[in-house]
Amino acid sequence: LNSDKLKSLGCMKGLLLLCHYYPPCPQPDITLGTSKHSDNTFITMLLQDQIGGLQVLHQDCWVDVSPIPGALVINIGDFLQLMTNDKFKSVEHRVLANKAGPRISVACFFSSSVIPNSTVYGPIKELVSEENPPKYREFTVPEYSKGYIEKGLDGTSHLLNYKI
Ligand SMILES: O=C(O)CCC(=O)C(=O)O
Ligand SMILES: [Fe+2]
Repeated sequence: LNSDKLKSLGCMKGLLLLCHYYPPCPQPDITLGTSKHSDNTFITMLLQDQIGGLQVLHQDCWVDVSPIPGALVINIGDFLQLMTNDKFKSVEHRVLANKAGPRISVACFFSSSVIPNSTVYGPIKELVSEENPPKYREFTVPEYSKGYIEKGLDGTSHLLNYKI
């Protein structure tokens, strides 16, 4: 692929910034800060404070993403998984609740869903072939965003709606 391919497809156009405040939780053993999901973005950049609680699902096990001062967490989102025809995989993650104190995180979502347009997206043509046929159907951003919002964070993957 040309190095500007994803940019030329408009993947970097929309940027949504979400600040999360998780209050201290009296019963963290029966509570979650954020339930299991993968982001519907292209890429997510996340800054978390020192409290911890972010976990990623790796080989069916939850693994702590321990805070490192000054470090950003970069997550691949569903949109990039779909466009790369599963070459890059989005990561399922969640945030545990904690008693220790409030937790703050800032997520930057690169997502064209914030700039609705009529462009048709799907697996990038150069990445599919007869041996590696498209695994996903084409879609428009408004359709994709609407489906994600309607589904909610129910623990299932939004990508299933686009599987061929
Ligand atoms: O608070 C965090 O560390 C993660 C938040 C998150 O997963 C999200 O906003 O999609
Ligand atoms: Fe997330």
